[in-house]
Amino acid sequence: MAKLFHKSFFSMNKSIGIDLGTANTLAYYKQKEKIVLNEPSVVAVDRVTKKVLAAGKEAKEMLGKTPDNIIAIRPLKEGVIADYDVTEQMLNHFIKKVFGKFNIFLPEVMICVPIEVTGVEKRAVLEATLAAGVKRAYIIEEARAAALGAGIDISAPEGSMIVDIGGGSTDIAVISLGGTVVSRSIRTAGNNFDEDIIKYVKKKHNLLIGDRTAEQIKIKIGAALPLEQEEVMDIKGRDLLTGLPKTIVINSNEVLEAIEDSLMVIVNIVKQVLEKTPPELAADIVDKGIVMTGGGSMIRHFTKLMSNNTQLPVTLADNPLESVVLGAGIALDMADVLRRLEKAER
Ligand SMILES: Nc1ncnc2c1ncn2[C@@H]1O[C@H](COP(=O)(O)OP(=O)(O)OP(=O)(O)O)[C@@H](O)[C@H]1O
Repeated sequence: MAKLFHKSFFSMNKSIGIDLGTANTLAYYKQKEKIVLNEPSVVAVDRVTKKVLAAGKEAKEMLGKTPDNIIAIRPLKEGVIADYDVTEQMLNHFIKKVFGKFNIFLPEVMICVPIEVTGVEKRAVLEATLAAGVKRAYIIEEARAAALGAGIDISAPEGSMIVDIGGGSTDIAVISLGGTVVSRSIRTAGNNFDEDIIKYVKKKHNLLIGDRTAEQIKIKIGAALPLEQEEVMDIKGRDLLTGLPKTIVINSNEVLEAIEDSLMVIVNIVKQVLEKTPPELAADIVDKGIVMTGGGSMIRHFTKLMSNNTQLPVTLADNPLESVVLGAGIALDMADVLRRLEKAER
């Protein structure tokens, strides 16, 4: 009996790490030791009643295809909350999905934000999380979470550099002894490559394509350096001259030409962070190299482009799309040791 009580008592403890991303929201359930949610950060809302009709995958399917009375919204832009109410409802929907609708024991949550968000933006994330039905919420910067999730010992007395390229923001940090020593966050990341492709195809081929097509092009034939063997892809869109649907062929060199400037914006910011890094820590980075993570870093040969431009070894984390959420999960156990964690509770 005592044993039973013991077990059920501890099963009351529920804690999750959440990567509330511009593109995707992931949740890691600490007690189950696994990622239990991985859904696009999209919500479908009834235009009249403002009721949330669907969130995640189901809502993403509706993007660009909804009838007039339904709008599909991405409530985060460039890594921060753009629509507070919808973000809260989306989090509420996801938290219910993880814990069930009748959840008496409210969970504890570690949630991530980009490095340079303002105090107001951080507060908005904390409040939206609490309002979504949690007992206590902590905030950790994405870069520190990404480093933890990529297996870096961030409490070590040595410098590590992490470059986390998400959908809406890129966070670059040099971390030592658990704290961030030098950092930058910019709002150029994976989704900018999609926008670049849309603009390029419009200008060069007079073809209007949607966000999803642009993302598919980037993932399928995108590369940060010219490919040895050029790749091609058929793409469909609307011809701007005739107004009719049309298919064209695009090649990997054109995609590189389209995204090149945005890739170099990120590379140059990494160089600026390196220039500001104290010499002792810079020496560590020369030995250990830079770790890249986040979906935006998965473009082929991006690590090579970074390495060519910084003259440093650069590696891609094992699970680039999951590092942040895994790190948030690890950070739940380190809430007392990690410096500068903001928290809010009911
Ligand atoms: N195989 C791939 N190749 C290139 N880009 C990819 C690939 N897979 C995903 N992406 C891109 O990665 C981005 C999403 O990455 P991620 O899920 O790490 O970001 P996020 O956490 O949602 O965003 P943020 O951290 O900025 O809020 C999107 O732009 C997506 O198109």
